[in-house]
Amino acid sequence: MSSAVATRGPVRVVGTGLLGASVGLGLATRGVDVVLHDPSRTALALARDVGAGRPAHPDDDPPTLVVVAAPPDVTAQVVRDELAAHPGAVVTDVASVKGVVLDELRAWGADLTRFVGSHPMAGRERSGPSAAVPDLFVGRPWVVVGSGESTPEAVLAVRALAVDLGAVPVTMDAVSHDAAVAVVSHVPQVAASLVAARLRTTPPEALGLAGQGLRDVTRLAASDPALWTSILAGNAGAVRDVLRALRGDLDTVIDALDQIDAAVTWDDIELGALATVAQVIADGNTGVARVPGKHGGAQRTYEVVTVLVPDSPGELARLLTDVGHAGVNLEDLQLEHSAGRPVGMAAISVLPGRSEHLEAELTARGWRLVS
Ligand SMILES: NC(=O)C1=CN([C@@H]2O[C@H](COP(=O)(O)OP(=O)(O)OC[C@H]3O[C@@H](n4cnc5c(N)ncnc54)[C@H](O)[C@@H]3O)[C@@H](O)[C@H]2O)C=CC1
Ligand SMILES: O=C(O)C(=O)Cc1ccc(O)cc1
Repeated sequence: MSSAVATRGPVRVVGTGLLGASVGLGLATRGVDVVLHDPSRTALALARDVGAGRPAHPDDDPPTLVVVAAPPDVTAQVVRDELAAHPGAVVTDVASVKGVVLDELRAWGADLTRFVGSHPMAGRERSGPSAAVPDLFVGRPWVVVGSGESTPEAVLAVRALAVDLGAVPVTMDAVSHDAAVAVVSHVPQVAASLVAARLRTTPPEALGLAGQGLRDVTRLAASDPALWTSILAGNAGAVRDVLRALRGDLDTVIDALDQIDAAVTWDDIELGALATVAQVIADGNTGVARVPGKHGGAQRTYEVVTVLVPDSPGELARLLTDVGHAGVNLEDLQLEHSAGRPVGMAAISVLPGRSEHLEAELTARGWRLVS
């Protein structure tokens, strides 16, 4: 099986949480020998148990590649120690921030010829090895950040790692990377956390009205506070710049709403206030249309068929079987539970032109559709 991949073992994974164990699992699944290390004995044993590799042993062959998957605030230290301990190995890290790691290594005089930073743009809200999945990186961008002194062989080894795990390598420098992730990953995390934090004191009856919109906007709010503090601290300047711009936008909306709120009738509303609000929503339309599809391609527009699903065992499976019988490919599926009601809603995305046929087939098989 290992002949299908370019990466040659042993690969040493240091930090066997979500990312490290997913890298290990992905490589081990493809037949690569993976050696694991983590200062937490629980994380190490769990990573071994999920099939991410085997614990390091003093008699092991030296690693060809070391993947550091520790929290950002210790990454530079760990990379420095791994470069020193394994003089024949290429060392990469997967931290979500790249500039601070490189700056620290440079300040310490580490051997940057064998170091190539990287950042797989894939993750989950859950941490730890038990959340690891071998296909976490499939179809996702994997940013490869040379140190400026990295040898071409070292860069190639890290690009090969990304490709072997099903990811798409993207070359960037550290500054551009940090500016990019500030806007596409780090500020969305802060925004999700801030919106979700408003819910701490929201009465249960109000929360009961929540729909998919709130879930979509707050999904990231379940992330690990310690990890994200380390990420945000490691990219503080770039994140602050985007947040400042966002604060300006927020002030614009607040001012417009202030004017609207102060008006007694619609005719009293100050000229331009409604247009300002409309522009905010329209600008959002423009922005969201620019987000590429899940696997990096152009965003596709799907038609959505929404079906009521009784909240009892086997009903969802029966629905999916019926979709299959209708001969329609399911492009995406979202489930929504209605609070306190024995019914859920399944929003089935299909290619344009297929929804009418699917609706007819599902209705004929007794399903209730939501129009
Ligand atoms: N969680 C995510 O969605 C993503 C995270 N990353 C990056 O991956 C790295 C790891 O994150 P996760 O796996 O999510 O965190 P995690 O909390 O699941 O795992 C981190 C692991 O590092 C270990 N560790 C702590 N100090 C260490 C040290 N000094 N030496 C070696 N290991 C040490 C911990 O014991 C733990 O097992 C972080 O740098 C993060 O920025 C990158 C892409 C996505
Ligand atoms: O779940 C998502 O949408 C993510 O964006 C996950 C993620 C979290 C941290 C990263 O550094 C990269 C990706």
